[in-house]
Amino acid sequence: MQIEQTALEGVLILTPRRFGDHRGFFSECWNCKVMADHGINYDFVQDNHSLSRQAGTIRGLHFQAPPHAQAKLVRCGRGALFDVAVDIRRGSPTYGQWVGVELSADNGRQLLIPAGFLHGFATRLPDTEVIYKCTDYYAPTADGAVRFDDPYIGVEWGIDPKQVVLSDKDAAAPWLRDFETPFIYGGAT
Ligand SMILES: Cc1cn([C@H]2C[C@H](O)[C@@H](COP(=O)(O)OP(=O)(O)O[C@H]3O[C@@H](C)C(=O)[C@@H](O)[C@H]3O)O2)c(=O)[nH]c1=O
Repeated sequence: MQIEQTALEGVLILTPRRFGDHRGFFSECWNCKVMADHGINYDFVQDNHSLSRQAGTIRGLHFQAPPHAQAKLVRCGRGALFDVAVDIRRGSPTYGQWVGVELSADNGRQLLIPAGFLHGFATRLPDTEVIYKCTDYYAPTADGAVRFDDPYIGVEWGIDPKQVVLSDKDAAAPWLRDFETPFIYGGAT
């Protein structure tokens, strides 16, 4: 597994080794023991899979509040996406900053996003499938979202905002400044 640190501490790009042969390839996307040897410890309990029909679909920016906060390991099963993490831990030296990584079925990259970060993605190709592991179960009462085009955060999605496909929930999401973040830097999640 190739492990790369991004500009946000704890947000990592994990690229598994692919064993190719005449059939295609095999790769281990997550191995608790191997990752623990690198000091990376997460107990994933739920796997999610979404399909977005149109390129330019944005899902996000989402979080689950403590005590149901989720770390996520995100990868692409088909197509391609731009995956984004935003630090919303109050008191963090990188509060409000974001990183974005191109994940595709071809490049096999995965983005590891700790709790305390917003997560969202924009699909780059039609029929893009996103598969991700989470460290806590879905808890609708703890579900939260921030507008994808929040000017304070300023994610550069690489899409004309007028062309974006959004859920009704995401279209109605608040700006970051209009709610109190439930995460504290160094606090419990
Ligand atoms: C997230 C989630 C949704 N659902 C249901 C609720 C709803 O009826 C339907 C669609 O939910 P949403 O519109 O919230 O799905 P979506 O917009 O794809 O939400 C996801 O976006 C990405 C960016 C994330 O990081 C995820 O954690 C999650 O928030 O699926 C579950 O049953 N379990 C889950 O874990």
